[in-house]
Formats: sequence, C-alpha cells, structure tokens
Amino acid sequence: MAFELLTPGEMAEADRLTIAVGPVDGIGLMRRAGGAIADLVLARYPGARTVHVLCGPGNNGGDGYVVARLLAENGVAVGLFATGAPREGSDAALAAAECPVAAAPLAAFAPEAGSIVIDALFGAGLSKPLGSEIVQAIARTAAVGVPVIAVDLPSGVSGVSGDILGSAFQATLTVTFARKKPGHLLFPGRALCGEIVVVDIGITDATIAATGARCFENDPAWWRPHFPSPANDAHKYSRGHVGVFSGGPSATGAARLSAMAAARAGAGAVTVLSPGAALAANAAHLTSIILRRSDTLQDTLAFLGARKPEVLVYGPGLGPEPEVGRFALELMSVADGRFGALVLDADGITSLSHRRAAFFEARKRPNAPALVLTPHHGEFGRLFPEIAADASLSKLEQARAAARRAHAIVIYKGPDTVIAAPDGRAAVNTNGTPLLATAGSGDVLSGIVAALLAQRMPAFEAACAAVWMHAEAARRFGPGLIAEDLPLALREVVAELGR
Ligand SMILES: NC(=O)C1=CN([C@@H]2O[C@H](COP(=O)(O)OP(=O)(O)OC[C@H]3O[C@@H](n4cnc5c(N)ncnc54)[C@H](O)[C@@H]3O)[C@@H](O)[C@H]2O)[C@@H](O)CC1
Ligand SMILES: Nc1ncnc2c1ncn2[C@@H]1O[C@H](COP(=O)(O)OP(=O)(O)O)[C@@H](O)[C@H]1O
Ligand SMILES: [K+]
Repeated sequence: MAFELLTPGEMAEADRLTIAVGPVDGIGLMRRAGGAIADLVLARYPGARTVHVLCGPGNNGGDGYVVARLLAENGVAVGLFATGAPREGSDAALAAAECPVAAAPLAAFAPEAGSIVIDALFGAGLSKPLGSEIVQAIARTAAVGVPVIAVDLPSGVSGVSGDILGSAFQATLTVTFARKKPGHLLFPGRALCGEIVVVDIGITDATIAATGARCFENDPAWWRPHFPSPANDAHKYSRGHVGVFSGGPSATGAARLSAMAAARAGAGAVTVLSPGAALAANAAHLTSIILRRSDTLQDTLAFLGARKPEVLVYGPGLGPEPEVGRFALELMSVADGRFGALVLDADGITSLSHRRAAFFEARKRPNAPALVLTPHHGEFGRLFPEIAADASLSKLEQARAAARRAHAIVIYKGPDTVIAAPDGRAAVNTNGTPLLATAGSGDVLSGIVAALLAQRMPAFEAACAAVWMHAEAARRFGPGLIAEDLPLALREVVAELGR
C-alpha cells in the first residue's frame, strides 16, 4: 500500500537503493520522471501554445531538461530558462546535454498568457530560502496567472515541513515520484501543490520499506482491517462502554456531544458522569445515554468498580481550572486496570498546563492507562510549550515529539491533523474540511476516539480512524453543519466501514 510519506532524506535513500540494486541508473530514473511529466502535460494541455520550463542546478532541474526535450520532440514550442548549470558529471548535466533546446538565463523568463510553466527549479533538495532571482520569477508567474506544473514540489515549499522558504510557486498540478512527502500534505505547502499526482518511476515497495519510513497519509485502506464490528453474541457492555465527564450546570453540552458521538461510533453503552448540580440539565437532554452522578473521586471509583468502562473521556466543558488538572492526574493514578484508556481533550489538556511536571512523571508509571491527547494548536502549545516553540520542527515532528514525551497517542488537530504514536508512527490526515471549524466539533472527535478504543481497536489505528470518520461525516453532511449534526452523520460512515 502506497501510503508512506517519505522525507526528502528518505526519498534520496530510496533513490540510492534503487540505483544500487539496478538495473535502472540515476539518469534512467530521471528520464522516467521527466517522461511521466511530459506525458501529463501533453494529455492535459494539448492546446498550450508555449511551455516555459524553468530548470534549477540539481536533479529537479535535471527532470526539467528531460521534460523540455520530450515536449520539443513532440512539436511543442519550448522556452528553457535555467538558474545555474548542473554540476559537471551529474545526471542533471547528462539530461541537459541531451536537451536540444538552448537555455536562457532565468532573468529572461517572461511568462505570457496562454503558456504554461514547468517549475523544475528546486524539489527535495531545497535547503534554504529562495534567492531574489527566483522570488521575482515566481512573482512574474503569479502576475500573469498561467498554469504551473511543479516537478516534485512547488519550488519554495519544504518537503519536510510544508513551510514556505522565502516564496513559493502556486502550482496547478504537482507531479511527484514514488511517494508523497510530508510537505505535500502539511499546510501551507499542501495548498500550494494544487492537484498532486504520484507517478511510479520503478522504485519498489520493498525499497520504500527499506528506508524505514514510519509516516503515512491517513487512509481507511490501512486501518480498516482493525475497524470493529459487533460479535453475534455481543451485549451492550461487551461492545464497549465509554464514560464521559460532564461540566457544571452551564457547560454540559460538550460532554453530551462527545457521548452521542461515542454511541454512534459503536460503543454499546455510554455513561455521562455528571456533577450533582448538572444532573437536571443532563437528564433533560439524555435518552439512551446513561446518566450517573459523580462529584468526587470516590464517586468515580464506585462507577469504575460497578460498571467497568473501557474508556473515559475527560475534558470537554470542564473548565481550565487547576482542580480539573488535579483530577485528571488522580484519574491516571487510580486507573491500575480499572479502565483501559483515557481520552484527554480540551480543558482536560489546558488544565494540566500548570502541572506539566507531575503529568509527565505520571505518564512514566508502568500501570498508567493508555492515553490519547487531542489538542488543537493552542492546547498543544500549553501542554508542550518547548516543543511548540521549536521552529525547526514541522507539525509532524512536533506531534511525534509530544507523543514520545507524554507516552500517548497525540492527535494534533487542525486542517492538517497529525496523529502520532510514541513508537514513532505518524499519519497526516487529508480529508479534513473547514466545515469542522464549528464549536463543539472537537468534542465529537473525542467521543469517536473513545468508542473505537472501547471496541478494542488498536490505539494508533483508532485515532487515525476517528480523525478520518469525523471529517468524512462533516463532508457528507455539507454546508450548514453544526456539531450536533455530526453524531448522526457518522451513521453512514460507520455503515460503510463496518463489515
Ligand atoms: N526518487 C528520487 O528521489 C528522484 C528524484 N528526482 C529529482 O531529484 C530532485 C532532488 O534533487 P536534488 O537533491 O539535486 O535537489 P534539488 O534539485 O531540489 O536542489 C539542488 C541543490 O540546490 C541547492 N539549493 C537548495 N536550496 C537552494 C536555494 N534556495 N537556492 C539555491 N540553491 C539551493 C542545494 O545544494 C541542492 O542540493 C527531486 O526533487 C526530483 O525532482 C528525479 O530525478 C528522479 C528520482
Ligand atoms: N479549517 C479546518 N479544516 C479542517 N478541519 C478543521 C478546520 N478547523 C477545525 N478543524 C477540525 O475541527 C475540530 C475542532 O476541534 P476544536 O478546536 O477542539 O473545537 P471545539 O473545542 O469547538 O470542539 C478538530 O477536529 C479540527 O481538526
Ligand atoms: K519544483
């Protein structure tokens, strides 16, 4: 399955291994890469008057020389512009020597309406901000608004992080090789890629595996085999029981959203644990969801002993007060097999920011429960300020660092939600929709995660599945979505995933 995301370093390793094993050599890979792009250009832009190919000094430029040659051989009017000649003896120099079109300096590049631009300036090798000559070429291209086809990555986009180094092309189409890179899926890079096409240039799955890549594009294909469905002899508690803590009388809705989502995602029983003062408010709104009073740790322990829930959701609507964080620590310390996993969300995360040392210490205990943290950007920065402040780390690397630090699955939410496990596995979600930017949608996500964990789906896969299902439900519901709509919208998604 081709869902691995390779960093530029891992991709270069895949390249090296492929050449080492043979029979294809470096220039052979480059000819295949350039050939695939030329085919796409001819198929998609049969009427293009002129194609301007912009070549950089490295292998990305090498791919560009191949494209220029093939287009010229097919009768296309090709203008070729280069920034620096390829290194002597390199594959790119060979590709340039084979290209019959003379290269002009990049400063002479003047895009015109009706033409298209092939951006082969920098790809995986981009390591510093673009120079002014290239920044100006990007500006000239944007001013004319012609289609841009990026080779591997839009020049200026970091393949590691999706960050923009100085400036970057806005591509219409990005053609990359063998696998995507994190920079294709993390914002802002994702938005600059346009449509992404991955072409096979003969790098095998075994070679990709040999790079040790442990990052994936989130896709049902690889976690669906773990997706739960009820056994024939299931009863409500054997299907999985989730307990959700409610806030006080004026903040009960968040827990109910989480609880409803847990039920729709397949938990056989869901209990809302409510402070006495909020029982009436909760009771007025709950039907199939069980309601139980819980004001103290003793009350919670009694519930755990009597009802043995698999998973607890702690955070939505609880308020950021330090007592909330203290209770979260107590819950973790009494877990000891009384429940299997804790989903800490929203205020459950924020309230721990004042007790970070105690929290990280608690996570080291051997009997600590499995933990899933679901921070958005602000919550992430509160619980992991040093990691969040480290600008050298991509969002993906930050999520991984946080997962290792907290011995937890971390769902770092946003338009490009990253899911990371303490063992180094990570996934970037790609079916998100801005429709999810609506109050309470995060509470729904915590309930879905809890339900899948309660049905004993392995934790990393459960987190990936929950993020995907949450977004899929939002997409299917469409505009007008509010968080209350999400639990019911999950029905169709669950039905299709189940066997
Ligand atoms: N599987 C693969 O990895 C394949 C890679 N190919 C191509 O090879 C590319 C990678 O080639 P390279 O490693 O040569 O890298 P690039 O061609 O992206 O960059 C070339 C060199 O430019 C320099 N540089 C980086 N940032 C710069 C900046 N802002 N201003 C000026 N110079 C800068 C660096 O020294 C870098 O090594 C890929 O993007 C892809 O297009 C293809 O040829 C075929 C196979
Ligand atoms: N622009 C967006 N594109 C895709 N997903 C988004 C976007 N904005 C928010 N989301 C998703 O919506 C959810 C919002 O969660 P959160 O910020 O905790 O909201 P709340 O606290 O109101 O429930 C997260 O799953 C997040 O990934
Ligand atoms: K490029």
